[in-house]
Amino acid sequence: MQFAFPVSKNRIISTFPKCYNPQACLQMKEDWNVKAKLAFKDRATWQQRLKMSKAVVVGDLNVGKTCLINRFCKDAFDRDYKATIGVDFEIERFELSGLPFSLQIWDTAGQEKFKCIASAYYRGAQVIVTVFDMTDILTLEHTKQWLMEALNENEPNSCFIFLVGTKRDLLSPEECQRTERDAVKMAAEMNAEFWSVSSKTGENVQQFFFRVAALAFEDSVLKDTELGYSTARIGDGDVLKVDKTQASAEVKAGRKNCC
Ligand SMILES: Nc1nc2c(ncn2[C@@H]2O[C@H](COP(=O)(O)OP(=O)(O)OP(=O)(O)O)[C@@H](O)[C@H]2O)c(=O)[nH]1
Ligand SMILES: [Mg+2]
Repeated sequence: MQFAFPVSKNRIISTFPKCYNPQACLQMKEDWNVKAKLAFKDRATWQQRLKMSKAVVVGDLNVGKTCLINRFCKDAFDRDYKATIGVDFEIERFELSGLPFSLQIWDTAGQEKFKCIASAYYRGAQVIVTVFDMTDILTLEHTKQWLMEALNENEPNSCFIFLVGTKRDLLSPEECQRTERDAVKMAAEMNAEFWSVSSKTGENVQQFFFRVAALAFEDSVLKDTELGYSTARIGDGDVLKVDKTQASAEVKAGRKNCC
């Protein structure tokens, strides 16, 4: 199928992506929602209404947020730490069940001094990804605070929440199991879905983002069908009009005006 924008072969999602751990899973189903499948059939409508959702990635400094995004979006990994200043973002294009979808992925700074810039971008998120470093248990404890701050800027019950542990390549299998047990408990408290990844090796990174894209896309489709395609809302094609150059300029201006 030809879309108005190009979708690379490795962004085509044809089957509903599974969760990582059934004990910390937002939705156990293995296929698209029946109503969503019916809506997918109305291809002409969906192709005119290209959908876009916003995901914000939060967590302590140095936990690996930027590396996680770079591994997925650029298939790259940088060993050296370069702190994110304020915010940055990427747009990823997918084809889901034959339909086009875009995901804005907002990378925020973990450093306290940049928080005032970063938190200005939490609003309108359909997905909140809270990240911790699996080698530093304190960063897991801090995820609750990060989540609260991101939720404060959004409507109640409007966001999918993910808890992602990074750097699993640095742990022995036993350490990994122990940390994952703690993370599953934390995920239950946060109503989050848990994933354990390595941006260095790439383990689980693509699967994680596919899952994010699928849940966000399906949710947008279902909400739109409930609304009878009428109201402009988050996840609506209108957001697609965001121009990356214009948005980058706004981000830079924000950096100057804050902190
Ligand atoms: N071994 C290993 N190192 C990682 C992994 N992910 C990130 N790192 C390293 O951890 C450090 C921090 O990574 P960043 O992605 O820059 O951290 P961040 O969360 O974006 O930090 P801030 O932008 O300051 O909030 C870097 O030195 C990375 O190379 C991973 O999966 N495995
Ligand atoms: Mg960063």
